[in-house]
Formats: sequence, structure tokens, C-alpha cells
Amino acid sequence: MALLSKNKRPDIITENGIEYTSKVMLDLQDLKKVYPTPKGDYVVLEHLNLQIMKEEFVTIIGHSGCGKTTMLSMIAGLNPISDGRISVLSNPIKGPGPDRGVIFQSPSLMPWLTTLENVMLGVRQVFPQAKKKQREDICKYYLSKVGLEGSFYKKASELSQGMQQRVGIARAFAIKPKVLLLDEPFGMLDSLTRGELQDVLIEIWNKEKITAVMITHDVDEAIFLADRVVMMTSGPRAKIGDILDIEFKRPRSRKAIIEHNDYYKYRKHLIDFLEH
Ligand SMILES: Nc1ncnc2c1ncn2[C@@H]1O[C@H](COP(=O)(O)OP(=O)(O)OP(=O)(O)O)[C@@H](O)[C@H]1O
Repeated sequence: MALLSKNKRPDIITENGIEYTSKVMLDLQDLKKVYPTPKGDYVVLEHLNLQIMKEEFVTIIGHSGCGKTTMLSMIAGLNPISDGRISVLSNPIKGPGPDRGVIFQSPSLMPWLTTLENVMLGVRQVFPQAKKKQREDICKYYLSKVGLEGSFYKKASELSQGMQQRVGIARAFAIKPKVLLLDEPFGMLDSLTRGELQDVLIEIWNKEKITAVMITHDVDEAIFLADRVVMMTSGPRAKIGDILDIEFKRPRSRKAIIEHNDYYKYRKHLIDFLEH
């Protein structure tokens, strides 16, 4: 049991029906999303409530099409909310902002720009007052952290898929977000690269003390990375079905976790949820 640790739980004080806690980073309240379709309105999400704590790493799993990307893109401010509210540190979001960084499955880099220039694009917008050298230093720091110290001046079109996703990770961290939103970031990578990038992600997340919300279809990845795994019910009208606390201590070793009895309990819990 040495691998297990109690996760810090929120202190929720209820005042006049309002839940308040200083530890909440992201608050999704009675969220609803409706897509108009030729056959009428399609209610993807309804009565979805979720609180994510500061510095927490949450993974989201659920059946294909249940609305995971819809939820994440609403948190990112890229997809309008039909009803309910999303707040970051108690401030309702009004659109995209530098407080939320996003990493997609495919990083969509500008192929004609270098690695460094691709990361600079966001940094220039977020830190317009900084000197060019300061901005470059931030970009180079994060590119080095993801293992691209030798590739600052390579064109994005010359990079492998794994290297491009490394740039995607550096680009998201370089704008110093409070919340990092990841939509199946390693879905297109081979298992070796995937494992390497999971380690890179956890190392920077831990150092920067930010909050991470990541969609994945991989149950093992969900357990390895998360403090909590959030399970979404199948749509339509999807909401949070269950939440599993992952109490393995950090830093985590893949080998030690796989050998731990609780790993199989966690795994069974998630697979049972997905199969029913
Ligand atoms: N712009 C849109 N207009 C109409 N329907 C949409 C739109 N975007 C998504 N949908 C529908 O909403 C549902 C949820 O889609 P979403 O991409 O959020 O699911 P998901 O859980 O992320 O799926 P996957 O795991 O396959 O990526 C799906 O039925 C999808 O077809």
C-alpha cells in the first residue's frame, strides 16, 4: 500500500445554496449543450456538473460520441454554452483566453515556420510587452523540456508526428496557462512515443503546478496520469456518470503501478462502467 496516497479533497462550504471553495480551479455548473440539426435539436450534454481542483490532473473517459470534445471545447471557450455556466477561479468564461491552453490530437502547426516560430506565435500574443529575447527564452525553455533542444530551427514540415506533438505540448505550456485542456493528445502516436510524452507531460505539469483536464480512450493512460478519472454517461443528454479517485503516490512508476493490486481494481471499475 506504500504506493497509495490520499488525494486532497475540496473544502466545500455551502452559503445560501452557493458552493464555495478556494481550491476550485474549474467549475462546470448544470452545463447543457444543444446542437441544432436538420432533424431538430440534439441535446448532447445536460445537467453536467463537475468541479476540478487547482493543480489536479483529471482524465475523462466515455464512449465515442458522448460529448467529451464538446465539453472540452466549451471549457476552452471555442464552443458556445447552451445553458449553465463554466467558471475559472470563480470567473465565468466568455470565450477563449490565455488562462486555458489546449492540446489537440493533431497540433496543426504552421508547416512553413520553424519549431521556435510556431511556439513564438502564441507567446507573442500573450506576452506582447516582453522583449523578443525574453519571448525566445520562454519558447526555447519549453522546447528543451519536451526534448527538442536540437530542433529549434527545423521547419515544422520536417518533423515526425511525435516531434510535432512535442511542439504542441511546448506551445501550450509556453503561454503559462492556469488550465491545460488535452483532447486525446497521444491518440495518433505509437505506444513508445506515447509513454515518453506522457512522462514529459507529467514532469512539466508537476513543475508548473497547473490544472490538467485530458480526454483519453485509453484506460491505462487514464489511470497512470490522473488524480481522478471522470466517467461520462453515453449520450444524448450525457453527464458525469461516476468519478474514480486514483490514489497512487507521485512520482509514479509505470512498472510499480502495474504490479500494484489496486491497479486492477481501478481498471475493472472503469471497464465495468464502459461496458454497462
Ligand atoms: N457541430 C456539431 N453539430 C451537430 N452535432 C455535433 C456537432 N459536433 C458534435 N456533434 C455531435 O455531438 C455528439 C458528441 O460529439 P463529440 O465530438 O463531443 O463526442 P466525443 O465524446 O468527443 O467523441 P469521440 O470520442 O468519438 O471523439 C456526437 O453525436 C456528434 O456527432
